[in-house]
Amino acid sequence: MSEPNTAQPVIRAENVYKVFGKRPEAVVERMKAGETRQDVEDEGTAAVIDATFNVYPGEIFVVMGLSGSGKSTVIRTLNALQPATTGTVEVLGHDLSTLSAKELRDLRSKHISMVFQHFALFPHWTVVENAAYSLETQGVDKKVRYDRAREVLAAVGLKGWEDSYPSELSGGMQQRVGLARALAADTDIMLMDEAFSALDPLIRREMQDELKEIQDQLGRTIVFITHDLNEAMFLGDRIAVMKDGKIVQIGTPEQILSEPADEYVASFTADVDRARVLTADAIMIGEDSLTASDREAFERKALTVKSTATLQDIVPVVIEANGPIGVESVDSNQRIGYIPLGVLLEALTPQRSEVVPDAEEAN
Ligand SMILES: Nc1ncnc2c1ncn2[C@@H]1O[C@H](COP(=O)(O)OP(=O)(O)OP(=O)(O)O)[C@@H](O)[C@H]1O
Repeated sequence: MSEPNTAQPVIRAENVYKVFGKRPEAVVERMKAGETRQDVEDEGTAAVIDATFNVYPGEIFVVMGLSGSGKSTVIRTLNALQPATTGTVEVLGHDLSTLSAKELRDLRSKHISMVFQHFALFPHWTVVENAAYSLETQGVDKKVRYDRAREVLAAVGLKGWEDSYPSELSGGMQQRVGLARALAADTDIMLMDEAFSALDPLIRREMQDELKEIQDQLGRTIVFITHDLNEAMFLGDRIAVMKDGKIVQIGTPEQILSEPADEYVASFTADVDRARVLTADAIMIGEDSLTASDREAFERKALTVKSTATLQDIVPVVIEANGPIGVESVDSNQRIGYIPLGVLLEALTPQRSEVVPDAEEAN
């Protein structure tokens, strides 16, 4: 999904503020009256300031920002681990502020699972017991939960390790068990807070690939927090960029790359691995603009990629074609555009982004 869709959002956050301190509501009032985060410091820390966003079914919505920008606090308002000071958070149509403690517990256990940076496994339980834990808390029958746990362990690459203990596993493998536990719970929503940040770069990339694959099959709704823009770009259907408690831009990876809302966002994008982010449909030239000689070249070679292929997948095809290649729509073999070599090279080259002066406008 690259554009916000028209389905009912799974999560709806509207004008959410979260303030820590002595007089949180008073702080919100002062900020609404125009005072800044620094002005109100005497009465509290405004961790999240006026956040509004929707998360739609089946999307990976990434919240990205530097340390202290408010990412963890935002995610904790979504399951009311830290309820919003003011504003509305709705999950699956339920306004969290109206739920009783029991209703909130039920909503969490049936519909929301969490994966953290350092996932706490039970050291004296085997891998399969750890992975099945979330189902135990849901009261699922033992055979069913172990079968389910084995299934998800295989999906995260831990087949054969079911009867091992966490201490026998590397850090990356332990994190996979954490992911398996969240997947086994079969909740509609997964909240992932810096879930891969403690992993070595190679393992981290592997986990990102696996999460994408699993997500393609399972279609969960995922809110994923990271301070790493490359990770955000690779995983996110849409990304919310946070700075000092505010969301400064929400957009698809391609929108963030090509139309950064302000200098702050632009400063991140220079280091992005564009080959892993940009896709064929973002760079192709529409079928209508095909020249006669290009058309002839296609008809001879007919090398094509799908519109969702990333630049890193496209490069070898262009090299093999030694000329322009076609782009097909995802669902049919219909050709919708083409990519000449020059266009591909230009897309691979980082450009200094133009700065849009008013960040607030773009939100
Ligand atoms: N329980 C709390 N009490 C007081 N202040 C808090 C609390 N939790 C967070 N804060 C403050 O709120 C702000 C946002 O913190 P938050 O942890 O949400 O940021 P973050 O982007 O997730 O950062 P990190 O990546 O370092 O976790 C920070 O200034 C932080 O010090």
